[in-house]
Amino acid sequence: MTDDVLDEVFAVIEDRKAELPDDSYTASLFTHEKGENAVLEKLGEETTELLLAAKDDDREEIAHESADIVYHLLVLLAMKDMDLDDLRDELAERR
Ligand SMILES: N=c1c2ncn([C@@H]3O[C@H](COP(=O)(O)OP(=O)(O)OP(=O)(O)O)[C@@H](O)[C@H]3O)c2ncn1[C@@H]1O[C@H](COP(=O)(O)O)[C@@H](O)[C@H]1O
Repeated sequence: MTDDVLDEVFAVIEDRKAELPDDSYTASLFTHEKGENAVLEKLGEETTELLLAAKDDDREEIAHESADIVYHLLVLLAMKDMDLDDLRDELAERR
């Protein structure tokens, strides 16, 4: 499997950021009254849930919570006018 799905999800996030449709969870993060704290709190919550899933050795839940974290991380990158290349570049520099 490639990381194409990351590009696809990130492209949807960028669309939601630009269009801000009413029925979009992603758009609600960009317009939240708490500002960026909304997504930061989500990242904290999802990370705690991932740790608990890991302690339980629950592989299905580990995958679920990891996906929640990656999605909210991508929203944070978009919020900061960053993108997946910033992440890829940072990882590549560490090889
Ligand atoms: N990948 C995601 C994604 N992951 C998580 N979430 C939302 O993030 C929220 C997580 O909050 P919670 O943990 O409270 O949700 P929960 O399900 O009660 O809790 P968990 O048991 O999942 O931890 C839920 O409302 C999920 O729907 C996501 N919402 C959207 N996406 C992607 O973004 C796209 C656009 O979505 P919209 O902006 O809603 O159109 C979608 O097609 C997806 O590809």
